[in-house]
Amino acid sequence: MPLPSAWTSPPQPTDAAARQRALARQGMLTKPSGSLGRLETLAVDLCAMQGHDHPVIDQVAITVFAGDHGVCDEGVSAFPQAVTGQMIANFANGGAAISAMARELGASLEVVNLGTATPLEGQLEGVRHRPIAPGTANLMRQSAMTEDQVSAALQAGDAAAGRAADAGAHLFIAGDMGIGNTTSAAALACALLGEAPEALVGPGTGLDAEGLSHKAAVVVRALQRHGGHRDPLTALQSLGGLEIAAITGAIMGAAQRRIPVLVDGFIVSTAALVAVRQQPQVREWLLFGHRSAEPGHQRVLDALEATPLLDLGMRLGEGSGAAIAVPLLRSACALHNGMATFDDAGVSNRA
Ligand SMILES: O=C(O)c1ccc[n+]([C@@H]2O[C@H](COP(=O)([O-])O)[C@@H](O)[C@H]2O)c1
Ligand SMILES: Cc1cc2nc[nH]c2cc1C
Repeated sequence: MPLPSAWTSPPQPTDAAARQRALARQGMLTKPSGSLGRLETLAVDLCAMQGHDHPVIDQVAITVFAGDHGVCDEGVSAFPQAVTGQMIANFANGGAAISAMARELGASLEVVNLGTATPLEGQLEGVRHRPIAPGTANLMRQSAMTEDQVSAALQAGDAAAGRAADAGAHLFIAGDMGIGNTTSAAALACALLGEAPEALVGPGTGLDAEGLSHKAAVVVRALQRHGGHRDPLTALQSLGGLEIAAITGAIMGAAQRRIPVLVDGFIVSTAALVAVRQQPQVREWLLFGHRSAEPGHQRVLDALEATPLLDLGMRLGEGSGAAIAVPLLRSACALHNGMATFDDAGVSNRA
């Protein structure tokens, strides 16, 4: 299967003229310059990404990508692997955190199932089944994916970005669901950043200290086996996950289609790092929702030169930390579009 075009060619830059107009408008609104803090830069960034003077975040498209991880055989998660499939059913039944947030935001929510270790039962509404494999291979012992599997996962993500574009989405959020995926994300980030596993491995769903040191040892062995692959595609194939690769494809596909992306926690940020390492211009299309409590997230954010909007101690995944930040983006738009200028309001601007 070929790689998506967004993998091989860069996205367009954001609109520099719209950015300049937005900056000028921010300087004319009835407030001391800079007094709305990061809401000002958010509005300016959205104008540049959306290429016009009135940014909007009405239509939000959320896709949760799910897949299982062979490295669970090494006992790296506090939860059993069956939870991945069970949570897919919970998304379909509207009971997950991201389900509640999608309703709250009036956002669309779809789930892409890239392959679970346990068979799924029954009709699951809103779930697109694109099984590539019943989970990845155990990355501590072999390559997590074949070349064909990683391409197929990137394509599945790109297709989700295509659906978001067709639906007229103003913003794209990718979420992840995959027991064991903090091990995969940590190994992948270590390979790309040249960091030691102790710096990036964390408790995930809730490992204790003993579990944490075992998980770090698993990542050490995985990196010994696969080497410090700095090449994004090789690193993704050997250490990533089906859902992580799909998220990378979705982020790159959204940027290629000029849709702003609001990045979630540790796993989605690691997928974004792969995307930016492959096509650095993707970075211009990314906003960051929250800082995850998973300790490795900060290293990944540093590498992406990103300061997330929120820090609420969340570590759920599913896109939940991005969804929670959407009201801030909407506030930034309302202020930018709705405030009067000094001239309009007859308010004096400076002494
Ligand atoms: O997004 C995060 O920052 C995050 C941090 C810790 C855990 N998670 C979620 O928890 C699952 C992975 O945790 P684990 O311990 O099984 O590797 C997976 O479904 C993720 O969505 C997510
Ligand atoms: C219950 C549960 C829900 C999740 N959502 C994302 N990752 C998750 C992991 C677990 C264990």
